[in-house]
Amino acid sequence: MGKLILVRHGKSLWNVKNVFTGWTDIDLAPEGMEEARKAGELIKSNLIEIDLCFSSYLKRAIRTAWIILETAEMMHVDTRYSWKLNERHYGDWQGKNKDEVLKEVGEAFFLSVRRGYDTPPPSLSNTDKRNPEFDSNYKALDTSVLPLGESLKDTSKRVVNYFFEAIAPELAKGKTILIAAHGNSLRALIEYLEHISSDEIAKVEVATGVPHMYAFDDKLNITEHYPLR
Ligand SMILES: O=C(O)[C@@H](CO)OP(=O)(O)O
Repeated sequence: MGKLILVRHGKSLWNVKNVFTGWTDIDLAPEGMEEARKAGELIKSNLIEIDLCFSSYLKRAIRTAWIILETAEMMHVDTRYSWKLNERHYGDWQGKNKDEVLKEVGEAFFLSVRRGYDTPPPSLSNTDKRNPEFDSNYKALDTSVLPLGESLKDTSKRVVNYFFEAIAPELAKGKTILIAAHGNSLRALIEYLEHISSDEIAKVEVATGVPHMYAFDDKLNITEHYPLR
């Protein structure tokens, strides 16, 4: 079985401004680019040879993957992109300041959406200009798969589905795989891989720009996992 390296994109311009981002295609902040460079240096100094890379469709994850591969001198590595690795769709909260939303909706609802498992944020209406249907990046997809707001459970379905569809078969070939994705899409994958309960996943936070290595036995049970240093 191969190895998996999970990395959350470096800080984005909206992470810095404390704004809900979700599927909004916001780029890395300068400090996020620096975090990605450091992640690439760690891959290089740990003598890791990446065979295959995956990223979401969002530029903060894509740029993180590119900077890592460039810094690690592995720009030739085949990189595959999927919307199924995108951040959780944050519905009508996208573009809103997190502290202001907290004040508006109260702590209980805020936390049940933000770190709970099956509570979605308020949905976008079909006609909202933030509906991914109006984003040409998703024009090849059937509109019925495009979310207007997701719970972590919804995100988990598409992320785990993609893991088995595209990533696990490559791990089975013994490849070392880098996945550059997002706080919540990675929490969904980590919940599945580490068998974390839907209650416990509320406490899991994924740091920006820290590559986390996973090794497996031949049944895809984790044998070790640790952040690269
Ligand atoms: O805004 C978002 O899309 C996510 C990740 O930055 O936010 P949170 O960590 O609050 O789920």
